[in-house]
Amino acid sequence: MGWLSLAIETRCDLAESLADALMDAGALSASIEDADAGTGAETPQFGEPGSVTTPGWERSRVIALLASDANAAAILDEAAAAIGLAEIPAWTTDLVEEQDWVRLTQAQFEPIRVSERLWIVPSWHEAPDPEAIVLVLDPGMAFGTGSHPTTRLCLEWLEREVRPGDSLLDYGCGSGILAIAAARLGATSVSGIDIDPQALIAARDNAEANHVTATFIEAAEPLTTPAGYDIVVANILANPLRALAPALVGHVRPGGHLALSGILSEQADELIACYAPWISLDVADTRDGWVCLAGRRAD
Ligand SMILES: C[S@@+](CC[C@H](N)C(=O)[O-])C[C@H]1O[C@@H](n2cnc3c(N)ncnc32)[C@H](O)[C@@H]1O
Repeated sequence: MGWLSLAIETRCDLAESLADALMDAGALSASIEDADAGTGAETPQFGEPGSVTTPGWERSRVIALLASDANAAAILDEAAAAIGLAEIPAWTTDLVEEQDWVRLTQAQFEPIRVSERLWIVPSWHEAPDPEAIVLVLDPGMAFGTGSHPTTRLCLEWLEREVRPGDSLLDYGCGSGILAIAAARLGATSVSGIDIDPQALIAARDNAEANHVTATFIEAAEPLTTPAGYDIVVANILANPLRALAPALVGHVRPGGHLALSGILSEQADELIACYAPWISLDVADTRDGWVCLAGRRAD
């Protein structure tokens, strides 16, 4: 007995609502992946600045798992109507053997070694090294499973900079990966902020799965740390980082550190200039055309 796998290519900003609508229409599960994965056409890009969901690719593929005797066309019709799609997007189906499906899905997500000590490990994998600091994170809907270069840049920076007892704010927390990593690296007071309620749910779940105490709140809610944080890290995009500059700097305590990611190399100088009235930022590291900027606020 197997399943039917229904694959639909769609715009990134529609993928999440289509996945939800497919579940409502009877799919057993729905996941989102890079539509260009494996074609050699992957580009390390986010969605449009300001978009609520910002996966690290240009077009998404929604994969829904259906009962083997399900009517895929009817389920897709119902889902498309529910989210107001004028046209049914192109779709394909495949019969999937029960055991193969599980193995194939899980095999796509191997543990990622971020640095000497830090690993990101899906929950179905063994910890690769007993000495490692393991972040247990499953691929899900919220951005931040560690495979994107901007996340990696932040994780590497955190591993160098977090000191035991630090307080940290992860602005644009997505899955909460940076906040959780900071806590595992010794930070004791850890908060995350996001505009996406789904990200906050994922972040709270991930913190629990990693036995980490962290507070995740919506961007509109007030923070209760008037003295500022030892570290503020924000992996968003150049445009929001520009708009958020005074707020982000305001959350760093005097003498504390700020790290920004989600910035293309050619945007670095402009961002450095934008933050210059408050804090002197430098390029801390680069990866695949992305930079991490970091600096210390004056005492
Ligand atoms: C690129 S993801 C980063 C996720 C995670 N911190 C990481 O490093 O992998 C950016 C996150 O910022 C959030 N975001 C975008 N604009 C924001 C804003 N103005 N305030 C708070 N969060 C924002 C998005 O919802 C998204 O979850």
